[in-house]
Amino acid sequence: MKILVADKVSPKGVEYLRQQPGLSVIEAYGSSPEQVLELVRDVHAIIVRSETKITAEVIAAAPLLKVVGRAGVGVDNVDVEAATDRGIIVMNTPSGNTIATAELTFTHILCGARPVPQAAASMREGRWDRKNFSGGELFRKTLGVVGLGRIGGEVAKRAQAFGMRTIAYDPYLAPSRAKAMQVEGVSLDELLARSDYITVHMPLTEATHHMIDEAALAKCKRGVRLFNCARGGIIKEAALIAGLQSGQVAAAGLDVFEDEPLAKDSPLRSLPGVTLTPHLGASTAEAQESVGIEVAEQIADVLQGGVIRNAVNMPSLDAAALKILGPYMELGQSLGALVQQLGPKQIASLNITYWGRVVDLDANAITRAIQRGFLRQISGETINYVNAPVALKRLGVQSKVLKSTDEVDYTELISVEAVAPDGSSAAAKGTLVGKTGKSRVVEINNREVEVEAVGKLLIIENHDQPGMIGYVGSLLGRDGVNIANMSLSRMEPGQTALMVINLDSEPSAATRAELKGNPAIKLAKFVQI
Ligand SMILES: NC(=O)c1ccc[n+]([C@@H]2O[C@H](COP(=O)([O-])OP(=O)(O)OC[C@H]3O[C@@H](n4cnc5c(N)ncnc54)[C@H](O)[C@@H]3O)[C@@H](O)[C@H]2O)c1
Ligand SMILES: O=C(O)[C@H](O)COP(=O)(O)O
Repeated sequence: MKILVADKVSPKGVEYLRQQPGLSVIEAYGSSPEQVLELVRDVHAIIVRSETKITAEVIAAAPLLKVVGRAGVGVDNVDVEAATDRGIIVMNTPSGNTIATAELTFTHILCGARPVPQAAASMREGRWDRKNFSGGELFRKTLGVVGLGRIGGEVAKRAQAFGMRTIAYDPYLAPSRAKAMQVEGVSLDELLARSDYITVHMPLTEATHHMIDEAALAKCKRGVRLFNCARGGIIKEAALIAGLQSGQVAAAGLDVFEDEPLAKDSPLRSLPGVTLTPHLGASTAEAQESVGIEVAEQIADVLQGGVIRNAVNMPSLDAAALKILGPYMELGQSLGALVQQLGPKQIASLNITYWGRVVDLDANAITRAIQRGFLRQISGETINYVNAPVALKRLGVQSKVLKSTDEVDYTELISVEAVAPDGSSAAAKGTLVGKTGKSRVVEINNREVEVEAVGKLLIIENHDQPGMIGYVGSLLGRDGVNIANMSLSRMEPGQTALMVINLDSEPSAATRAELKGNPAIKLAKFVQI
């Protein structure tokens, strides 16, 4: 299998891939978009940093592509939606460059307090100027961290060591996490009003784009100092330039820009009080070695059928998580496949409920396994854990997932229900049994059963009358179909009964037609799970 290394990563990572049996590597740095389209035609994996753009067009030109690996954090140069649609895993290496970027951010903060780059430049020019380069102290100043994730947290720690007060705005962070970092969680408006220094550390999203604009700057103290080593566009450049020109902003330190490379004539290049670096956050020997080796190992694992780590478009499962979740995923896939074959063809919603021990697990992977099982007959082999949720959405099917704390008869129970637009439905419940966690179907359409949730099943709803079991048994026998296990269920004698039979082989079309033609049989469905 072929791996394209499209941006320069650590040679140690490339060497690791070359040593893997069955994997070959092409290194092609600085290619034009047209060259990239050519290069990806027969590759199974692509490794990038932030330079090469993996657009929908590139993805469409790569029919064999299984995985895109980003040696770094931000995946905004990858069209994750287009990759997800095709079932392609997109993975990053989220923590390898955290320290490098936190340290660069802090370097910018220090340069925002003391004009070291400007003073150093004047020394190069042969001057000795002690008047124009005085600064301020970080001690007892307030640093506002917007986005208290990996990098934001490390920056806050360093600021505390300098005696700064640290406050943060991060709407997704549990207050206990901020408290553990001794950072005061505040609203964005409060952060803007109280901070002497503001540093942003979030991804660029619709919500964060131009988050620091003219209106936000107007809420800041006069002489605020701003830093962005996250993504260009979080701070609106036009507003920052105006703020620097008016004196509302005293200093700024930027590593990232709305358009990279930054235009040669950008006013940011010449404004005093501004320190710029050309997207160097992750550019340390240590960070590059770490992300280069990590991405190589992750890619090799995926291509060799191993665990998927750090995928941004599906839950990542390491070996330990897979050991726990694997049996539930198998059960979920079977229940999904069973309900799809049993129920209405067109459905409006797929409802999943978890009870018991399974409620405490990260159910995301189990949910995807159910969705994948459900779609297997509809979409075939192109469905995987990555694209199952979007494929369901595209079919107009709503996915509802509920974790219930109600008491049930089982230590763990999963229910899958497919509901048609007219309200008709099919449902199955399953659990795990024994030490090895074997999948069992314990309920079909609200009737208790007990069958193995694997292989070939014949599901029959019939009028509860004498001779039905014998009739079905001898019909299958005449067809040469062996019965492995049978489960019977009925509500009231003489009403409708349910037979679920594990078969060793598939009944012939003639046998199925005969079953369906029997007036005592309401439903006869052969299901493969
Ligand atoms: N300059 C560089 O070379 C460089 C290097 C590494 C990372 N980065 C960038 O730095 C940023 C942070 O990386 P990280 O590893 O710390 O990521 P992270 O995921 O650990 O942290 C991001 C934090 O932002 C928070 N957040 C998300 N939306 C928010 C919003 N609307 N308002 C406030 N907070 C919000 C999240 O809750 C999270 O805590 C990313 O954009 C990444 O691409 C840049
Ligand atoms: O998101 C990241 O990891 C940084 O922006 C680093 O980008 P780079 O790998 O191109 O230096």
